[in-house]
Amino acid sequence: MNSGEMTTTSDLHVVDTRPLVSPLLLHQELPLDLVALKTVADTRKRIQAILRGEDPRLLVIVGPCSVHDIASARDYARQLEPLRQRYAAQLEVVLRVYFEKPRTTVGWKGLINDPHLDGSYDINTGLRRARSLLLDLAREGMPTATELLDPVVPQYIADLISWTAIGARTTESQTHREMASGLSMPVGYKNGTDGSAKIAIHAMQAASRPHHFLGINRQGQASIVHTTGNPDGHLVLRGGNGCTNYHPEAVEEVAKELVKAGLVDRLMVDCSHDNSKKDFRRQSEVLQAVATQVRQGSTHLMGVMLESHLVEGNQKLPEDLSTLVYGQSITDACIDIETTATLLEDLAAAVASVTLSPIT
Ligand SMILES: O=C[C@H](O)[C@H](O)COP(=O)(O)O
Ligand SMILES: C=C(OP(=O)(O)O)C(=O)O
Repeated sequence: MNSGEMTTTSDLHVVDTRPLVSPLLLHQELPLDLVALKTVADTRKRIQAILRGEDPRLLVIVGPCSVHDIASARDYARQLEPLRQRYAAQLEVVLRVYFEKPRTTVGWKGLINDPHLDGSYDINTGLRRARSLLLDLAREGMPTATELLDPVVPQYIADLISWTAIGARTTESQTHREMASGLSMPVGYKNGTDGSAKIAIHAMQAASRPHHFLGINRQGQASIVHTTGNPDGHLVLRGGNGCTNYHPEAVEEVAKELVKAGLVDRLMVDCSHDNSKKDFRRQSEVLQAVATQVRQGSTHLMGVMLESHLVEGNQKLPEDLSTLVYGQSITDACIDIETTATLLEDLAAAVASVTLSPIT
């Protein structure tokens, strides 16, 4: 455009804005009750104890790569519940309920962003469905974990979440570190997509401090947010740049870096992503390697992450939604619930072998 020319609408890159439901309204429609509060508060405390080495069990974040239909997420939770109970003496099993997907380039960005899977971006419905599912799960005693991506979203759902991830694509972002500094649950910071643990270490340092930044309040008004800092951060090793970082040498090396940075040298291994070289079947290999380290008495491992759904593999999001395979991921490929049950048994046995807690 030459100077002096008028700006026309075709020069503008925001074409529309629509009203957003306020956090307060959603909280009033779907209030946190005492039963749900107890699920969340107790689980957060147990995870803190695991992180601090006061509880010898392992934290397991397990569930679909993303939730795209509420019915199959509920079904998955129903099938996970008996496993959660069976291994409770060895494992703190928390359901992975991911509503926001960070994309390498473009793609479906999750249930909050596009709940009807059709490009209608009905974000108000997405937020409502997300809160409603989390509330039902918490009422049933099933604790949940998520990745928080859009810094506005915590106001709508964070009170129902027991553990949060900051993803590999956002761990280096100041905005996300500020957001994490105000979260009231333990937070796992993924290493970067290039495999760098440094950025996650920096994130843990930054997010443990107070911050002052722009956000929204419960009424949905633009606000200046002041936070205390979140002391319950830890590293999540997910591999990167085609390389894995779950083997004992990698864990040892990063544990030393954590100590040097004055941080707790306890970390989680994500069995998926680059650690599985993006082959869902390899999650079993990674988990077995973690179990071996546990049996050998490693004190650095505090948890694992598994991408798991009712049906193994994944599917492309089809144009005709009626052809979707029920219970199969539309983002990263997952192991199925049967394989998941076997892996949880193996991991629990490894923990039992060092803690002498029998599996009942
Ligand atoms: O776990 C999810 C994906 O690995 C992440 O969201 C990136 O997905 P994409 O590379 O398919 O965009
Ligand atoms: C996006 C995810 O992981 P990462 O940030 O490690 O790619 C995920 O766990 O869904």
